[in-house]
Amino acid sequence: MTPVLETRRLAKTYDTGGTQVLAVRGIDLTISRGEFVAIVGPSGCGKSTLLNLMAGLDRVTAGEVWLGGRRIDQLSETALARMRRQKVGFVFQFFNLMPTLSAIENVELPLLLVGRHRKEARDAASRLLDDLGLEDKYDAAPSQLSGGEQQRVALARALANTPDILLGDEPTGNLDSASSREVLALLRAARDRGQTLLLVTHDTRVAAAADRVVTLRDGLVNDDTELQAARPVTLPLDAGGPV
Ligand SMILES: Nc1ncnc2c1ncn2[C@@H]1O[C@H](COP(=O)(O)OP(=O)(O)OP(=O)(O)O)[C@@H](O)[C@H]1O
Repeated sequence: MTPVLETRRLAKTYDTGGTQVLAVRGIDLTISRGEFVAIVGPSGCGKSTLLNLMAGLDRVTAGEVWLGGRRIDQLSETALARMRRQKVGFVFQFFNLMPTLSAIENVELPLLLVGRHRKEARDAASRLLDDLGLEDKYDAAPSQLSGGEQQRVALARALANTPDILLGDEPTGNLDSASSREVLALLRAARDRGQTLLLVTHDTRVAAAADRVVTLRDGLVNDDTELQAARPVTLPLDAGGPV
Protein backbone atom coordinates (compact mmCIF):
# COMPACT_ATOMS: atom_id res chain seq x y z
CA MET A 1 0.00 0.00 0.00
CA THR A 2 1.35 3.44 -0.92
CA PRO A 3 1.42 5.90 2.00
CA VAL A 4 -0.53 9.07 1.23
CA LEU A 5 0.10 10.78 4.53
CA GLU A 6 2.64 9.91 7.16
CA THR A 7 3.78 11.36 10.48
CA ARG A 8 7.05 10.55 12.20
CA ARG A 9 7.47 11.24 15.93
CA LEU A 10 5.09 14.15 15.48
CA ALA A 11 4.73 16.47 18.47
CA LYS A 12 3.00 19.75 19.26
CA THR A 13 3.33 21.82 22.43
CA TYR A 14 1.19 24.90 23.00
CA ASP A 15 2.57 27.60 25.23
CA THR A 16 -0.26 29.40 26.96
CA GLY A 17 1.05 32.18 29.13
CA GLY A 18 3.91 30.17 30.62
CA THR A 19 1.99 26.86 30.85
CA GLN A 20 2.96 24.20 28.33
CA VAL A 21 0.27 21.93 26.92
CA LEU A 22 1.65 18.75 25.31
CA ALA A 23 -1.19 18.29 22.83
CA VAL A 24 0.56 15.70 20.59
CA ARG A 25 3.46 13.79 22.11
CA GLY A 26 5.16 11.71 19.42
CA ILE A 27 2.81 10.13 16.90
CA ASP A 28 3.84 7.77 14.09
CA LEU A 29 0.92 7.24 11.75
CA THR A 30 0.74 6.08 8.14
CA ILE A 31 -2.39 6.51 6.03
CA SER A 32 -2.35 4.33 2.91
CA ARG A 33 -3.98 5.12 -0.41
CA GLY A 34 -7.68 4.24 -0.43
CA GLU A 35 -8.00 3.87 3.35
CA PHE A 36 -10.85 5.40 5.35
CA VAL A 37 -9.39 6.14 8.78
CA ALA A 38 -11.29 7.56 11.77
CA ILE A 39 -9.44 9.26 14.62
CA VAL A 40 -11.33 9.04 17.90
CA GLY A 41 -10.66 9.65 21.58
CA PRO A 42 -11.82 11.71 24.53
CA SER A 43 -12.13 15.47 24.38
CA GLY A 44 -8.73 17.17 24.58
CA CYS A 45 -6.69 14.07 23.58
CA GLY A 46 -5.20 15.90 20.58
CA LYS A 47 -7.37 14.82 17.62
CA SER A 48 -7.87 18.24 16.03
CA THR A 49 -4.28 19.22 16.72
CA LEU A 50 -3.05 16.08 14.94
CA LEU A 51 -5.33 16.72 11.95
CA ASN A 52 -4.23 20.36 11.69
CA LEU A 53 -0.55 19.34 11.79
CA MET A 54 -1.12 16.68 9.13
CA ALA A 55 -2.90 19.22 6.94
CA GLY A 56 -0.15 21.80 7.33
CA LEU A 57 -2.66 24.16 8.99
CA ASP A 58 -0.55 24.37 12.14
CA ARG A 59 3.21 24.25 12.73
CA VAL A 60 4.81 21.17 14.30
CA THR A 61 6.96 21.48 17.43
CA ALA A 62 8.94 18.34 16.54
CA GLY A 63 8.77 15.43 14.12
CA GLU A 64 7.83 15.19 10.46
CA VAL A 65 4.78 15.18 8.18
CA TRP A 66 4.99 13.59 4.71
CA LEU A 67 2.28 14.01 2.07
CA GLY A 68 2.53 12.00 -1.15
CA GLY A 69 6.21 11.27 -0.53
CA ARG A 70 7.10 14.91 0.13
CA ARG A 71 8.05 16.33 3.52
CA ILE A 72 5.71 19.26 4.21
CA ASP A 73 6.30 20.36 7.80
CA GLN A 74 9.11 22.72 6.85
CA LEU A 75 7.48 24.32 3.80
CA SER A 76 6.85 28.06 3.65
CA GLU A 77 3.29 29.34 4.16
CA THR A 78 2.99 30.00 0.42
CA ALA A 79 4.15 26.51 -0.52
CA LEU A 80 1.84 25.00 2.12
CA ALA A 81 -1.14 26.93 0.79
CA ARG A 82 -0.38 25.73 -2.75
CA MET A 83 0.03 22.14 -1.53
CA ARG A 84 -3.31 22.28 0.32
CA ARG A 85 -5.14 23.70 -2.71
CA GLN A 86 -3.79 20.95 -4.96
CA LYS A 87 -3.65 17.87 -2.77
CA VAL A 88 -5.98 18.13 0.21
CA GLY A 89 -9.76 18.47 0.63
CA PHE A 90 -11.29 19.63 3.90
CA VAL A 91 -14.68 19.23 5.52
CA PHE A 92 -15.37 20.86 8.87
CA GLN A 93 -18.09 20.74 11.50
CA PHE A 94 -19.37 24.20 10.61
CA PHE A 95 -19.12 23.72 6.81
CA ASN A 96 -17.06 26.92 6.29
CA LEU A 97 -18.76 27.84 3.00
CA MET A 98 -18.29 31.34 1.62
CA PRO A 99 -21.57 33.02 2.64
CA THR A 100 -21.68 35.48 -0.26
CA LEU A 101 -21.18 32.83 -2.94
CA SER A 102 -23.84 30.46 -4.29
CA ALA A 103 -23.55 26.69 -3.87
CA ILE A 104 -22.04 26.23 -7.32
CA GLU A 105 -19.65 29.17 -6.88
CA ASN A 106 -18.41 27.62 -3.63
CA VAL A 107 -17.63 24.37 -5.45
CA GLU A 108 -16.00 26.15 -8.41
CA LEU A 109 -13.72 28.24 -6.24
CA PRO A 110 -10.98 25.64 -5.56
CA LEU A 111 -10.89 24.83 -9.28
CA LEU A 112 -10.53 28.49 -10.28
CA LEU A 113 -7.82 28.93 -7.64
CA VAL A 114 -5.68 26.26 -9.30
CA GLY A 115 -6.12 27.94 -12.68
CA ARG A 116 -8.89 25.88 -14.30
CA HIS A 117 -10.95 27.69 -16.95
CA ARG A 118 -14.33 29.06 -15.91
CA LYS A 119 -16.36 26.77 -18.18
CA GLU A 120 -14.39 23.70 -17.13
CA ALA A 121 -14.81 24.62 -13.44
CA ARG A 122 -18.55 25.19 -13.90
CA ASP A 123 -19.01 21.81 -15.62
CA ALA A 124 -17.04 19.97 -12.95
CA ALA A 125 -18.91 21.75 -10.13
CA SER A 126 -22.28 20.90 -11.72
CA ARG A 127 -21.32 17.24 -11.98
CA LEU A 128 -20.26 17.13 -8.34
CA LEU A 129 -23.42 18.84 -7.11
CA ASP A 130 -25.53 16.49 -9.26
CA ASP A 131 -23.72 13.46 -7.81
CA LEU A 132 -24.46 14.68 -4.30
CA GLY A 133 -28.17 15.21 -5.03
CA LEU A 134 -28.01 19.00 -5.21
CA GLU A 135 -28.95 19.50 -8.88
CA ASP A 136 -31.69 21.98 -7.93
CA LYS A 137 -29.53 24.01 -5.50
CA TYR A 138 -26.83 25.49 -7.77
CA ASP A 139 -27.83 29.09 -7.14
CA ALA A 140 -28.82 28.83 -3.47
CA ALA A 141 -26.81 30.82 -0.93
CA PRO A 142 -25.46 28.74 1.98
CA SER A 143 -27.96 30.46 4.30
CA GLN A 144 -30.80 29.08 2.14
CA LEU A 145 -29.62 25.49 2.58
CA SER A 146 -30.18 23.02 5.42
CA GLY A 147 -27.18 21.87 7.46
CA GLY A 148 -27.07 18.58 5.56
CA GLU A 149 -27.23 20.37 2.22
CA GLN A 150 -24.48 22.78 3.28
CA GLN A 151 -22.28 19.86 4.27
CA ARG A 152 -22.95 18.20 0.90
CA VAL A 153 -21.85 21.42 -0.85
CA ALA A 154 -18.77 21.46 1.39
CA LEU A 155 -18.09 17.85 0.42
CA ALA A 156 -18.46 18.68 -3.28
CA ARG A 157 -16.02 21.58 -2.80
CA ALA A 158 -13.58 19.32 -0.93
CA LEU A 159 -13.68 16.71 -3.70
CA ALA A 160 -13.47 19.23 -6.57
CA ASN A 161 -9.70 19.03 -6.99
CA THR A 162 -9.66 15.21 -6.70
CA PRO A 163 -7.51 15.53 -3.58
CA ASP A 164 -4.95 12.91 -2.53
CA ILE A 165 -6.68 12.88 0.83
CA LEU A 166 -9.94 14.20 2.25
CA LEU A 167 -9.53 15.44 5.81
CA GLY A 168 -12.53 16.03 8.06
CA ASP A 169 -12.90 17.48 11.54
CA GLU A 170 -16.25 16.31 12.93
CA PRO A 171 -17.98 16.42 9.52
CA THR A 172 -21.24 15.17 11.04
CA GLY A 173 -20.81 17.03 14.33
CA ASN A 174 -23.37 19.71 13.59
CA LEU A 175 -25.97 17.63 11.73
CA ASP A 176 -29.19 15.89 12.76
CA SER A 177 -29.15 12.12 12.50
CA ALA A 178 -30.83 11.92 9.06
CA SER A 179 -28.35 14.42 7.57
CA SER A 180 -25.45 12.64 9.29
CA ARG A 181 -26.51 9.41 7.64
CA GLU A 182 -26.66 11.10 4.24
CA VAL A 183 -23.23 12.68 4.62
CA LEU A 184 -21.75 9.44 5.95
CA ALA A 185 -23.17 7.49 3.00
CA LEU A 186 -21.56 10.03 0.65
CA LEU A 187 -18.23 9.77 2.45
CA ARG A 188 -18.35 6.00 2.13
CA ALA A 189 -19.30 6.27 -1.53
CA ALA A 190 -16.22 8.49 -2.03
CA ARG A 191 -14.10 5.85 -0.28
CA ASP A 192 -15.60 3.14 -2.51
CA ARG A 193 -14.44 5.17 -5.53
CA GLY A 194 -10.91 5.04 -4.10
CA GLN A 195 -10.80 8.35 -2.20
CA THR A 196 -8.49 8.31 0.86
CA LEU A 197 -10.24 9.72 3.95
CA LEU A 198 -9.04 10.74 7.40
CA LEU A 199 -11.76 11.96 9.74
CA VAL A 200 -11.68 13.13 13.34
CA THR A 201 -14.98 12.21 14.92
CA HIS A 202 -16.98 11.69 18.09
CA ASP A 203 -19.70 10.01 16.02
CA THR A 204 -19.67 6.25 16.61
CA ARG A 205 -21.44 5.65 13.28
CA VAL A 206 -18.68 7.45 11.39
CA ALA A 207 -16.06 5.43 13.26
CA ALA A 208 -17.96 2.20 12.55
CA ALA A 209 -18.03 3.02 8.83
CA ALA A 210 -14.24 3.43 8.66
CA ASP A 211 -11.74 0.74 7.62
CA ARG A 212 -9.50 1.58 10.54
CA VAL A 213 -9.99 3.38 13.86
CA VAL A 214 -7.08 5.15 15.56
CA THR A 215 -7.76 6.01 19.21
CA LEU A 216 -5.75 8.79 20.82
CA ARG A 217 -5.24 9.30 24.52
CA ASP A 218 -3.23 12.13 26.06
CA GLY A 219 -1.57 13.04 22.75
CA LEU A 220 -0.50 9.49 21.88
CA VAL A 221 -1.92 6.62 19.82
CA ASN A 222 -3.56 4.31 22.33
CA ASP A 223 -5.07 1.87 19.84
CA ASP A 224 -5.00 1.32 16.06
CA THR A 225 -7.52 -1.24 14.81
CA GLU A 226 -8.53 -2.43 11.34
CA LEU A 227 -12.28 -3.03 11.19
CA GLN A 228 -13.92 -5.90 9.36
CA ALA A 229 -14.24 -5.22 5.63
CA ALA A 230 -17.27 -5.75 3.43
CA ARG A 231 -19.97 -4.01 5.39
CA PRO A 232 -22.92 -3.09 3.17
CA VAL A 233 -22.92 0.46 1.85
CA THR A 234 -26.19 2.37 1.84
CA LEU A 235 -26.91 4.16 -1.40
CA PRO A 236 -26.16 7.89 -1.30
CA LEU A 237 -29.13 9.98 -0.15
CA ASP A 238 -31.07 6.98 1.11
CA ALA A 239 -31.48 8.79 4.39
CA GLY A 240 -33.95 6.30 5.77
CA GLY A 241 -31.78 3.22 5.39
CA PRO A 242 -29.20 1.78 7.77
CA VAL A 243 -25.62 3.01 7.54
N1 LIG B 1 -4.44 26.95 20.20
C1 LIG B 1 -4.27 26.31 21.36
N2 LIG B 1 -3.62 26.89 22.38
C2 LIG B 1 -3.42 26.26 23.54
N3 LIG B 1 -3.84 25.00 23.82
C3 LIG B 1 -4.50 24.36 22.84
C4 LIG B 1 -4.77 24.98 21.56
N4 LIG B 1 -5.43 24.10 20.80
C5 LIG B 1 -5.61 22.99 21.54
N5 LIG B 1 -5.03 23.14 22.77
C6 LIG B 1 -4.99 22.14 23.84
O1 LIG B 1 -4.37 20.98 23.31
C7 LIG B 1 -5.01 19.81 23.79
C8 LIG B 1 -5.54 19.01 22.61
O2 LIG B 1 -6.59 19.77 21.98
P1 LIG B 1 -7.37 19.25 20.70
O3 LIG B 1 -8.30 20.35 20.29
O4 LIG B 1 -6.39 18.75 19.71
O5 LIG B 1 -8.19 18.02 21.32
P2 LIG B 1 -9.40 17.21 20.66
O6 LIG B 1 -9.11 15.77 20.96
O7 LIG B 1 -9.58 17.60 19.25
O8 LIG B 1 -10.62 17.71 21.56
P3 LIG B 1 -12.20 17.80 21.21
O9 LIG B 1 -12.65 16.39 21.00
O10 LIG B 1 -12.79 18.41 22.45
O11 LIG B 1 -12.32 18.67 19.99
C9 LIG B 1 -6.10 20.27 24.75
O12 LIG B 1 -5.56 20.23 26.06
C10 LIG B 1 -6.36 21.70 24.31
O13 LIG B 1 -6.81 22.47 25.39
